[in-house]
Amino acid sequence: NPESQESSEPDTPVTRFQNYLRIKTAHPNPDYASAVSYLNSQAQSIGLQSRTFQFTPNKPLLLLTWPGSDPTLPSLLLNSHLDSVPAEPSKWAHPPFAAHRTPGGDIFARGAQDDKCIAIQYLEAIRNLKASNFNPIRTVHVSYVPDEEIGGMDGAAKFAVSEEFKELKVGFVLDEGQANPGDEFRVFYADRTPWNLIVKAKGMPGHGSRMFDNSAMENLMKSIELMTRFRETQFDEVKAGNAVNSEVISVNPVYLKSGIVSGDGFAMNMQPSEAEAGFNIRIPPTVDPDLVKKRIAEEWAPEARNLTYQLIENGPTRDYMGRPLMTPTDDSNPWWSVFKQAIAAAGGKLAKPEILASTTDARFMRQQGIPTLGFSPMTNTPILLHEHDEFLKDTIFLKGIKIYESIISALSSFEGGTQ
Ligand code: MET
Ligand SMILES: [Zn+2]
Ligand SMILES: [Zn+2]
Repeated sequence: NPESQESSEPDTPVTRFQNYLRIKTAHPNPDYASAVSYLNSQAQSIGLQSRTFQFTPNKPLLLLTWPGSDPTLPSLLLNSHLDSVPAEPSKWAHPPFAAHRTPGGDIFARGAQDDKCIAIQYLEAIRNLKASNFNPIRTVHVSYVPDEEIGGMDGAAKFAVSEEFKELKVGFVLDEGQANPGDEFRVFYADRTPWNLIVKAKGMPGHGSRMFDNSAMENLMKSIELMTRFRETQFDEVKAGNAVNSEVISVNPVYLKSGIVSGDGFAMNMQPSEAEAGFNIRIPPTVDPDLVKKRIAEEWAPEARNLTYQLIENGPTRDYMGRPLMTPTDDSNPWWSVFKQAIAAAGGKLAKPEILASTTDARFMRQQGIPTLGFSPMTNTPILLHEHDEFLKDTIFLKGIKIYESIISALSSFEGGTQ
């Protein structure tokens, strides 16, 4: 009956994308079980092998496999993360977990760009290649990993060092990238390493009216002043056009904590004996991380000013040979030229390879010495990851599937130079 036909939702690449977007995988309580179960149902309809790992309890990692005809060749891994950052629904034009599509084709959802688009595009590209009777020579793996947005330590970090991973003999990885408002596809050969720095100050407490040296607040504010000055030197390089954002060290304060709580507020006539500040630091691979550590110890949080600090390094800055985590984008990397040609073959233009300003799970793969590129095929799209009103246009999403068809068929069928 035509009426029920109209009311039942069609099953298309776009509606499958919308259904995936509707699964609430935002922190702090990502519904990994539903996401994995949905992706598994898709894998089944395509005819992919499936395994679920629990490197950490209740944090599943889904691995789908399309076996190639020559399993002795290194395989191709397509990675995306299952989780998303939180969203504040009241600040969105459309609810962040409804995946509403406007008449113009914009699909609004948390995760539309970061990075649920590529999760479904990988599958749709493989579905189309299978339907056209394409057979890969190299094995193609697709991984869906938990916890990327909170550092990846219970997800990709454990996966990358596992026996299970070793057995995959991964030769090349594609992971998420970023949108481009212009019409070229961006590609990333490195990430910045994320550090969290917590600086704690102690000092003499005292009456709010007194002037004295070495209060906790004064000691902390001196650090903030020095870090702010350093931040300016870095930002000035960007403003002067000598570097882009991702090529300098960013140091941004993210919280301040002090004061003596009294009732609903603070005791305004007391100078506290403790004060604390948190900083998000991102280090480009071109910088020696030890120099930053020295600066922290000697300048930003020296004991002499009654300061202590805790530096949390979220992952590696170097591979096992001590080299910075950068994937070559030249002839020394045989995968690079195949990737580049595949984009061109699909009618796409590739931008100059960049360092990513933020951070992805790619760093764990690069640490293993595996060439890894960050790539999300979104051209003519504003950069909205982690922002309100994150969206992706349906036509851009569909074009991305074609791009991946070209990439996956090219990378899985070239035989040279990677033994
Ligand atoms: N992707 C997230 C970011 O760049 C988490 C990276 S690990 C702290 O902020
Ligand atoms: Zn992401
Ligand atoms: Zn993100």
